[in-house]
Amino acid sequence: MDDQQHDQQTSAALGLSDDELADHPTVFAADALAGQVVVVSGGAGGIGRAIAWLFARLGAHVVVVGRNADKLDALVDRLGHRGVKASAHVADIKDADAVNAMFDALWTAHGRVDHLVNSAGGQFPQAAIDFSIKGWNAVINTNLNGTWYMMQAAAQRWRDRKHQGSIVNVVVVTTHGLYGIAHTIAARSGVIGLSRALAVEWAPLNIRINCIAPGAIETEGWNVYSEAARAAYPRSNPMMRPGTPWDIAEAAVYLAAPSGKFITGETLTVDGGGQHWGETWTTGKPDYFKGGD
Ligand SMILES: CCC/C=C/C(=O)SCCNC(=O)CCNC(=O)[C@H](O)C(C)(C)COP(=O)([O-])OP(=O)([O-])OC[C@H]1O[C@@H](n2cnc3c(N)ncnc32)[C@H](O)[C@@H]1OP(=O)([O-])[O-]
Ligand SMILES: NC(=O)C1=CN([C@@H]2O[C@H](COP(=O)(O)OP(=O)(O)OC[C@H]3O[C@@H](n4cnc5c(N)ncnc54)[C@H](OP(=O)(O)O)[C@@H]3O)[C@@H](O)[C@H]2O)C=CC1
Repeated sequence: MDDQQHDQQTSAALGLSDDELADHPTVFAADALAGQVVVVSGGAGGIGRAIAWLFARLGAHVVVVGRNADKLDALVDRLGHRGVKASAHVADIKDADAVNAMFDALWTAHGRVDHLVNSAGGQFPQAAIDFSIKGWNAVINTNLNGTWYMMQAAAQRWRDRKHQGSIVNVVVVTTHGLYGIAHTIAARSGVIGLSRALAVEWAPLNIRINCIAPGAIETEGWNVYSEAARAAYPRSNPMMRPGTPWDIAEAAVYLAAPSGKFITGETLTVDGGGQHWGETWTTGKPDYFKGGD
């Protein structure tokens, strides 16, 4: 099934299945990442799962990270059945001690870590004026603090071992066009700014840091939004369709692999042109903005 057909498919399941990810065509060479180790947080989520499949299919050992052992184990099982290398590690990225213990365990098990992809994240749609302190903190702790703990833990071990590394952070489009999730715009703007600063500070350590800002990418993560809000997402860009997790996976490999060796501190927007035209209201569009719609 090609992406166009997939976009037209009406199915209760959102995004790409493991069977589809196992066989999806890719532009990258089969052994492009042979012998490397990649850590993918949110690796059992919609986008993280596509990233895990692609890195593993290119020869890397993929460590998928999340809070739900069953989801991670099921994915590792499916990857293993296709003959690619993967393992699971349960950790909450908000817990800095757990994150540090995980990186120590991974270096002991594999003797190397080459790439970190931070795809763990999320938010809930709500008018900002009604955010509770707990809700605000949950989104900032997950997306900004959690991502930072992962980045720092990876980088300290690369520094100590004089090992090069690359980090790809999956964020959201923060410039304009995405409304009803101001807490995540704040957190992800922090990650983008942090990545620019670290690109300079960590260049002497041979560590590159880049971000990917996806537009509307159909995944199970969309279930947190109302059916009415979701129905509008395909019309949030001039291509008038959602992207697929594979679009993000190929962008992640492009930035992490040697194809990205002269790119650091950059944010690659993969949104079908949505940042130039279009808007996404995760809470539904208020009447005030409807004008002549
Ligand atoms: C195209 C469109 C763009 C799409 C972009 C995407 O990213 S796609 C998808 C990407 N994927 C996702 O977005 C994944 C889904 N998202 C999530 O899992 C959460 O949004 C999370 C990231 C905050 C979870 O962090 P966590 O596990 O640390 O937190 P927790 O669950 O324990 O909640 C803590 C507190 O937050 C508050 N609060 C939470 N929900 C709501 C709500 N609906 N309403 C109001 N408030 C809410 C509440 O105060 C709650 O405490 P309480 O009152 O329960 O004691
Ligand atoms: N899909 C889209 O349209 C867009 C997505 N994004 C961003 O891309 C990233 C991936 O999104 P997507 O795959 O669609 O969403 P999913 O909800 O499918 O995946 C998110 C994953 O993050 C994991 N996760 C969440 N919190 C934590 C935590 N504290 N510690 C460890 N793991 C955690 C979840 O696993 P578990 O709950 O088991 O721990 C889940 O597998 C997110 O940051 C999202 O906000 C950005 C723009 C658009």
